[in-house]
Amino acid sequence: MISVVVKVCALLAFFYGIRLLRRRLYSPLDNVPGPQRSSYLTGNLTEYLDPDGWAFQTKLENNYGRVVKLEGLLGTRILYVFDPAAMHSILVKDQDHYAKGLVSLHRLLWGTGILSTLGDEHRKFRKMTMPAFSTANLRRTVPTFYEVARKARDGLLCPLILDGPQKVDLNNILSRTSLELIGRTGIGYSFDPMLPGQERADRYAQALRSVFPTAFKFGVWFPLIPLILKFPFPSFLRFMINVLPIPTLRKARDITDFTTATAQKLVSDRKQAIREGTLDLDEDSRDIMALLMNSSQKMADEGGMHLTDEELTASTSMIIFAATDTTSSSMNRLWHLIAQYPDVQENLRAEILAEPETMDHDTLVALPYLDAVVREVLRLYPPISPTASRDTVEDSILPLSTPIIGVDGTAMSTINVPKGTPISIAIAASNHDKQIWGEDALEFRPERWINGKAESVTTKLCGIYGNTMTFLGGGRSCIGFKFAQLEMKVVACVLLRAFKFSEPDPRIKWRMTDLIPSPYVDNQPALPIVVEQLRP
Ligand code: HEM
Repeated sequence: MISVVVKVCALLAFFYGIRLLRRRLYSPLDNVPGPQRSSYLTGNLTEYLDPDGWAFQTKLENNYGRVVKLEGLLGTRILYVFDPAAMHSILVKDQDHYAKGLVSLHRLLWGTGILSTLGDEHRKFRKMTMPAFSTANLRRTVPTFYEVARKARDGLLCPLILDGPQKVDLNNILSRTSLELIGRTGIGYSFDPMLPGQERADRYAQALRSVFPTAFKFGVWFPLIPLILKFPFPSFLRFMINVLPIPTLRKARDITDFTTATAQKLVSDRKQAIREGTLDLDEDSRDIMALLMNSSQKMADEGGMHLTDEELTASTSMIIFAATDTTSSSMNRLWHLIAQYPDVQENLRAEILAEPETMDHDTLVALPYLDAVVREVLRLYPPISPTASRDTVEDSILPLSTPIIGVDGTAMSTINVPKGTPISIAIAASNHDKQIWGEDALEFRPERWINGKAESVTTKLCGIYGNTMTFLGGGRSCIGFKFAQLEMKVVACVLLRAFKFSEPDPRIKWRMTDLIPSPYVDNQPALPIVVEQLRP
């Protein structure tokens, strides 16, 4: 009997192996043009993931069609996509065929929540989280945005320029401001007193910032994470991490233990305050965590689904994580550009000075030039850049808006995508596409946004924000996109009233580290810009 089982298993393994080999050797994707791989082992990944690989990105944007074939590990085919119809199919129409990438990584890092789930489970988290980002709630957030932005002005910037104009590292100030903004409005937690010389080395802030850089040290092992999660004895895995002599693995363990414990404490403190009657969720729900608790409680009261404490903890950490580096990157871009374009800076300041010093939400979002500048920054330099990833979960047919010419010289208006193909939604390439944005697509020109609509655009994309793909589109688009813009706008209004920004250091280099670009000087994060106080 045993020998029959062994034979059947051997036969199955043989056919599976042949199938795998065939898939490796022949694929319908081979007719899609793309760059030569630089090594069989890592394909194009070295150039693609290079933090300074801007030239390779430009080559992908310009030298092929709107779908490009790249090679990953051991000959895996990856599709790099910015064709409008293909993106619509992946993100909207056939979104269940294409699962969000890195979901298992998020599950391993944080637990079960909006970033780490798929299908109906994800829809539950999204439904629960959306009300926290409604316009009504954003309106209530504006005073906290102002409070933090003024602290950045008075506590961080003013003391540095008391003796006249100075070159200041704005990256430090803007990153601290972004974190404090999401800390206060997300979880009612202050990471930073924002006072001169008192940069508190908040352990929670440091842990949140180091999660992805640490995890990415294991990037090549990511494909194994789904298997690890299926392993039936988590305590054995834990034991292995404890005994294996791999310091980075232990560091990752300590970081996630700490972020989880801190988020758990924040949640349990809130619950205790509700029990003791010092917090009324209906009256005091001003931050995202309280709003999440509120919407979960309401759904539970109506007999529907609700979030467990673990899910609430994981969701809180995920939202803070999703908000922090993205907004910090876009704020840094905004200030780099403001310093590079004095005319834009003057026009913006004139618009802001014509309004009261403190504006409400509706006045802020209606300022046309400020809106145009923010849109143009987010179009030209999307913070999740260059791409967002998807995994093809069933054999699919990708429609194309514009046919591409295959390697064999024939025109292809659809592409057969085999199950298992990794897809890169090329956010930056789409935002730079000359067929959509015109010949000046690569220029920083806020004036292109008339009445919130880009003048040249005729092709309708599935992106949720101004025809750009910056926040993606469909059922997994960014839920914080209005929140992010509002933050940028409030900080711009407060700082441009008080200071003039000029002479950005010519050594500033943007690097794509851990998926999100940030400014560096001599390999250190920095954005040195001359800041001068304006007379009131
Ligand atoms: C300029 C700043 C931001 C950019 C460019 C950005 C961009 C994105 C993108 C591209 C995605 C989709 C990723 C994917 O599916 O692969 C996403 C998802 C998400 N973003 Fe943002 N984001 C920003 C700020 C924020 C903020 C401020 C918050 C919250 C306060 C936030 C919360 C989220 C969440 C929770 C998701 C997951 C949505 C889901 O899977 O259903 N983001 N973001």
